[in-house]
Amino acid sequence: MAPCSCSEQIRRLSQQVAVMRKEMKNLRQHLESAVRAHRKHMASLQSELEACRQGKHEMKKTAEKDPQRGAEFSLEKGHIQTVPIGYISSCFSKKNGTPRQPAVCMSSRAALQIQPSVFNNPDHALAGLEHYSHVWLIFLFHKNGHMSYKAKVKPPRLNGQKVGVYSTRSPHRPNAIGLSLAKLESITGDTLHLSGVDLIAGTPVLDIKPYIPDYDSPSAQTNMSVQYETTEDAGDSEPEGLQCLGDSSSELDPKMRFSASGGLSEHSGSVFSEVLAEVRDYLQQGALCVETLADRRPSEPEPEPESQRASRLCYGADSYSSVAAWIRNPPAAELSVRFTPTAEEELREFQPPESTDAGRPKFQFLKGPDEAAAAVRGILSADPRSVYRRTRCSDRLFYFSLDTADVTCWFGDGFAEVLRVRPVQTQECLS
Ligand SMILES: C[S@@+](CC[C@H](N)C(=O)[O-])C[C@H]1O[C@@H](n2cnc3c(N)ncnc32)[C@H](O)[C@@H]1O
Repeated sequence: MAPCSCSEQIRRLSQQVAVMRKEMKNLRQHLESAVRAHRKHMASLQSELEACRQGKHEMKKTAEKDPQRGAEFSLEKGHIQTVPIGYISSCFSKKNGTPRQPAVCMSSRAALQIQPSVFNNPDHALAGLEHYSHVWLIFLFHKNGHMSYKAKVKPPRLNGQKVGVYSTRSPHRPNAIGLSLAKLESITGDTLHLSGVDLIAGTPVLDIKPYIPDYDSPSAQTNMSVQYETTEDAGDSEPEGLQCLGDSSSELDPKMRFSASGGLSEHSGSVFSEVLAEVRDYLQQGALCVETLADRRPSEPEPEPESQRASRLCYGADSYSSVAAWIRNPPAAELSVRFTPTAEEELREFQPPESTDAGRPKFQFLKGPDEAAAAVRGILSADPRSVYRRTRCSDRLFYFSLDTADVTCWFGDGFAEVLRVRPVQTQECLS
């Protein structure tokens, strides 16, 4: 019996050894492939690092040799170093109570002085701007408090509903850049005097551009593109100032050219008059089909469901652009605004900036109590409270500062009432 059990044991052991060998082989293969993958990964990291070093070195070398080219290199990579061209001085010292858009409060005022560190002669940079009535201001939301942002936001006018950040003018966005259209009241030397602003004092401005309705308004763009002229010998080259409307224009007639400046030329053939008439008819029909606000309001008995309201497009005064319906018909209602007799008296005490009456409070920007009253009405009628404050807070008092006045008010159903208008305690915020 004993020899038999011994050979059995040997057989079992050799079986186990075979299994272990197989496992070892698998393990080795596995390890080898892991090492290969790891090496490959290391090699790609190495080359990335090398490329990075090379790029940086290249950038440094280029920047040292040619600062202009160095800057270009950065621009191409999407890195720009922004330098504020100036800082806003404004009648709003805090975010609270600052209009949500310039149109909310046309009487708000501000000034912008161009930094002497940007231009040796800052006033030279403004030459010619006096011919424009409005300017675009591109600025940083420097008082956002935190740099976080979300893909969906709740604009106050939408009463808690969410929309994509890029369909709003929310300050909380990647690259906290704002854009406001302001009225250019005047320019004195290196300083722009503005009205209709929604910016707080100290806002860093990155750029100014003139507002040019011919470029910035879609209705003008459409008008420009339907004006065309014909030339007998237009040739291949595009005459200066003429623009083609993309590929579709070539389908009509090679001699037909769309003009940015002129109407129909003397040489227009009847075929072009017909086309023009057709285009006009088409546009007119479009304009008639499009529902304007004026058309819609009286015949709209029922408020629309929220879901439809948010998605339906709404056309305004011009029929060439469209905006989300909530912009013009927000679910958050406009409020009526009133002053208590005391608040009205207190406001009347304020003097215009040029006043020499030392015994009474004086505005720094606003032209007087009437302009201030108009600003307060604009700000409050748009309900400046956050949705949280509006819906969750039992405290109905609201404070904000406007120029050199501290304003206290309270909100009731459908109205805001101004209770107090006192001179601000500190002036340091209004820089
Ligand atoms: C809704 S944003 C619109 C700004 C601009 N018109 C735009 O469309 O980009 C306006 C609000 O931004 C806030 N605000 C103004 N200046 C700011 C600044 N420098 N930093 C952070 N928030 C600011 C104010 O509370 C104001 O009501």
